[in-house]
Amino acid sequence: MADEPLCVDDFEALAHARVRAEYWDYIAGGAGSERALAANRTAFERAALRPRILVDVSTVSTATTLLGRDLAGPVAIAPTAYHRMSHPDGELATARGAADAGALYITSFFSNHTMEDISAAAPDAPRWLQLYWLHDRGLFGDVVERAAGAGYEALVLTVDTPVLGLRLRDARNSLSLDPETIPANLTAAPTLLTTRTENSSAVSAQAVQAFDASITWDDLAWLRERSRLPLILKGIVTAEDARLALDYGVAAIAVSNHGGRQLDNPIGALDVLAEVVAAVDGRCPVLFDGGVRTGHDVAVALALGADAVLVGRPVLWGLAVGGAEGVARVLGLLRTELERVMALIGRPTIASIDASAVVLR
Ligand SMILES: Cc1cc2nc3c(=O)[nH]c(=O)nc-3n(C[C@H](O)[C@H](O)[C@H](O)COP(=O)(O)O)c2cc1C
Ligand SMILES: CCCCCCC(=O)C(=O)O
Repeated sequence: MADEPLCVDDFEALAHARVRAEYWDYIAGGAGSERALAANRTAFERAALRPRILVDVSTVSTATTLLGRDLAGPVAIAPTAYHRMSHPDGELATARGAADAGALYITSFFSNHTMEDISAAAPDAPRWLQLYWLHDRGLFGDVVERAAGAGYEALVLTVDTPVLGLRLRDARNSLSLDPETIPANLTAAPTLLTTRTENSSAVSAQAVQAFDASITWDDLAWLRERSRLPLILKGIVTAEDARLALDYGVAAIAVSNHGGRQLDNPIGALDVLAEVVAAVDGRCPVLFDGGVRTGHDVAVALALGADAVLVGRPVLWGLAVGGAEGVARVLGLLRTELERVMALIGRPTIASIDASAVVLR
């Protein structure tokens, strides 16, 4: 078939043709002049893998473990909101695709299906729940308390979004949300569910209504009182904050600039990975996201010290192109590409992809 996708970028072109233009801009876009979005990709251009030869790579294994959970590979699904923008089956399809691929799925708080329904779509699969801290503590606490019972194995608090980044594409489009894209976990608070605004983005309006920008490190205790699930902080990009996170007892750290959607910075997420890894010094797992599009990129991030990587937009491309099957195919492509790269660099296990496997130019 002429348009059979052979790599993740092939999925992008196919998905673009299927997703409504305003929704596509929301998914594809970054903050401001989109420098961080571009930098996330160009950072990978400066990283080269260093192949070792005459190593037995007749068997290559991508298997790994994260917070005690065995996973088929080190590629997990980053939390992304509103999956029904990409496919009518939304997060239910994503959950099934992730389960088929044996991948961890970090479900966004702003999902179009409830966290319980998403769990029920693939009950035994590994799943974490991402959180945004809401003004409405009652509603927020309720979601947090429901997570363990609904089968989520960890909580991922996103800490780079006290306010939403300036998304110019969405503002120019006056992005509005169809009723099927309302955040299903928040239906108890209809005032948070703006779907249309004049000359601005409805997503931005929802964020203004929903997010509590006053929270600080000490508020983490409140979260811990409501759930015993391990806590991961997503959106750490400095050594200082990595050390503080360890002081506050986090189970893992996710290095991320939110796919270039928050601060309009000219530095890529990969450029700060080594700084955070050095500060963490093996005391907790470090996850990484931002611009990962190939098995080569995965290997680079692992060599720079990440324990696993997350992919955001590529999963939405797979979802748009083929629902659950598309999600599984994107994840499967990344895994088989990684296997090939591991053979080519003479590192047959995830643990063997160490700092000697990469050089930054
Ligand atoms: C459409 C979209 C929605 C997102 N929604 C969320 C979200 O709800 N929560 C969150 O923590 N991060 C969210 N993110 C950021 C991703 O979790 C992740 O950090 C980013 O997409 C990684 O970059 P990549 O898309 O280049 O892989 C979103 C990203 C995109 C593209
Ligand atoms: C109040 C709705 C906000 C959803 C934000 C989703 C997100 O993180 C993004 O980058 O977009």
